[in-house]
Amino acid sequence: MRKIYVLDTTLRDGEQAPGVSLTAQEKVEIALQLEKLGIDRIEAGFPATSLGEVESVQQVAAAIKNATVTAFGRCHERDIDAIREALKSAQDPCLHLFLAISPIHRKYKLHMDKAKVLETAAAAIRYGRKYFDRVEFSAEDSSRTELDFICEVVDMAIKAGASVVNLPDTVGFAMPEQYGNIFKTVKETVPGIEKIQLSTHCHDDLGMATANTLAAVYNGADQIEGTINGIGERAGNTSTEEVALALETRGDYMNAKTGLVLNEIYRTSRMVSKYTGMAVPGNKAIVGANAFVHESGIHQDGMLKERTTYEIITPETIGLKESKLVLGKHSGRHAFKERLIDMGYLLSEEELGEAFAKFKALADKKKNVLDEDIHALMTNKISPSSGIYKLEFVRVNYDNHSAPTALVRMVKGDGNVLEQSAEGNGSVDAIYNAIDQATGEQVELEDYMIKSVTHGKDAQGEVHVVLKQHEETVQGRGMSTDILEASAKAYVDALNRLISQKNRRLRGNISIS
Ligand SMILES: CC(=O)SCCNC(=O)CCNC(=O)[C@H](O)C(C)(C)COP(=O)(O)OP(=O)(O)OC[C@H]1O[C@@H](n2cnc3c(N)ncnc32)[C@H](O)[C@@H]1OP(=O)(O)O
Ligand SMILES: CC(C)C(=O)C(=O)O
Ligand SMILES: [Mg+2]
Repeated sequence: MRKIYVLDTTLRDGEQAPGVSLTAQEKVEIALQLEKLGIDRIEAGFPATSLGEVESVQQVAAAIKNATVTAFGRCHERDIDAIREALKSAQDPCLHLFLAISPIHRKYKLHMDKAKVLETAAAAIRYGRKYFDRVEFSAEDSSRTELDFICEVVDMAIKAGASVVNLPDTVGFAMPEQYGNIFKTVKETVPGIEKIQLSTHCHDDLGMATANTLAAVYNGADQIEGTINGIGERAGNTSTEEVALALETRGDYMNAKTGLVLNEIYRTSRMVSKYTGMAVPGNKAIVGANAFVHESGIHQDGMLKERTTYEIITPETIGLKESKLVLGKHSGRHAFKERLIDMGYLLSEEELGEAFAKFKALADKKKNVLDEDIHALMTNKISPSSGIYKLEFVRVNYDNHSAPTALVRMVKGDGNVLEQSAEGNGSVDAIYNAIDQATGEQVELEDYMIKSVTHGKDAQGEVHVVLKQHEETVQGRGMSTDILEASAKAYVDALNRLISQKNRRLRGNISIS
């Protein structure tokens, strides 16, 4: 497998997204998270922008120990000097310079002919090499440039001392086949190409940033450039996470992979969204809120039978806990039945048919059908047993000379009645021992809290417990005017949640809500 290097430019091109401006502290926190994610090269900013930007890049450079830190600038000595200042404490610095090379940019923006472009870039790379071992040169707007001139530019950059040459699709204009062909041609024709790494940097103006990036990788690019959540100038950049997951999922096809720590992706995405103020669209690939949520009956049925029917990536891969099946208008009988079991309703086929018809009628009127709606639906007609166990009664024998004993009676979702008595070190302990013996569950009581939620002699007490079983931790709550009853209710509530979670795990981390 070919290793593909990742330069993440969330802190530079990502920050160019309209309305985004990161403080130095925010840049440092994001950079540290990018380092955890295994990014090879973190682009920290464009120091010539302002003194504040120099300061931010300096702080990122000082904080990062396990990645290269790059900073970006024009082919001007003053931009390079600002970058020198900004990267002076970086452990592994890289200078990143750019100059546009396309006919449009040459004529209208730079007022330079081809010779002047080559000369300006070469002089800047040489100047940069006096201070940096590694220089990346980006030939801005490559995808709208004559192919033979791209090759001349790459040749110039190699001779001037660049170690990475980037051929950006600056305005998201390229078609995958055309963009791939640029890399293929450069690889095949430029002498000394093996001395440098070729890089790809795409924008999403036509929604093809990831496709174009992959086309470049397929045709020999060694490095991809992207941003988290795909943020950036105009329609944004290639999403770093999309490329990493595409290569991971279709490694068979591409024979190339990044070294990213994939289960840090979700955390990184949410941190970037929080600090930039840019919400992640629900349908965004990989990190959108709906990326692992299944709504329609046929899909939910497939998921319950075998999740690979409708999931090509598991949520765990990117650091999420579980897939979700949401109940709504498009849900089918299988998912509805599973949710009922989770909630403790065991119905006959006839009852299920009746409940399902009501559920569909409700879903026609309501976007999402919540647990409360299902409870309400069930309590109307079919006698429910809320939760998996329902506490019927608790009796405690207590005197200050002998160990207290408790008798509990519970009804299971399937209607079975369980009755058990046990001793304990105190009244609550006796109740919990009786419940453990009745259910056969082996749990540890991690925490127990009691508080009064109303005033007076008949105050309502609320008990909060935390139970642990193996690596699973659950919380439960119970309220009553009697603290022993509240304690028993909280314990049963926590047990029901634990059993629900176990059921869910048995189905392969798919939760239905
Ligand atoms: C594709 C990209 O993402 S490019 C990066 C975009 N990022 C930024 O622009 C960072 C923020 N920018 C800024 O703060 C400012 O634009 C600065 C400080 C960089 C420059 O500001 P100013 O000196 O006022 O120039 P201004 O931005 O108005 O114009 C850009 C100038 O740089 C020139 N220029 C553009 N690219 C390059 C380059 N790669 N190398 C040399 N000169 C360049 C332009 O032709 C123009 O020159 P002119 O004044 O001779 O016409
Ligand atoms: C890498 C630089 C030049 C860039 O951001 C672009 O071309 O989009
Ligand atoms: Mg860009």
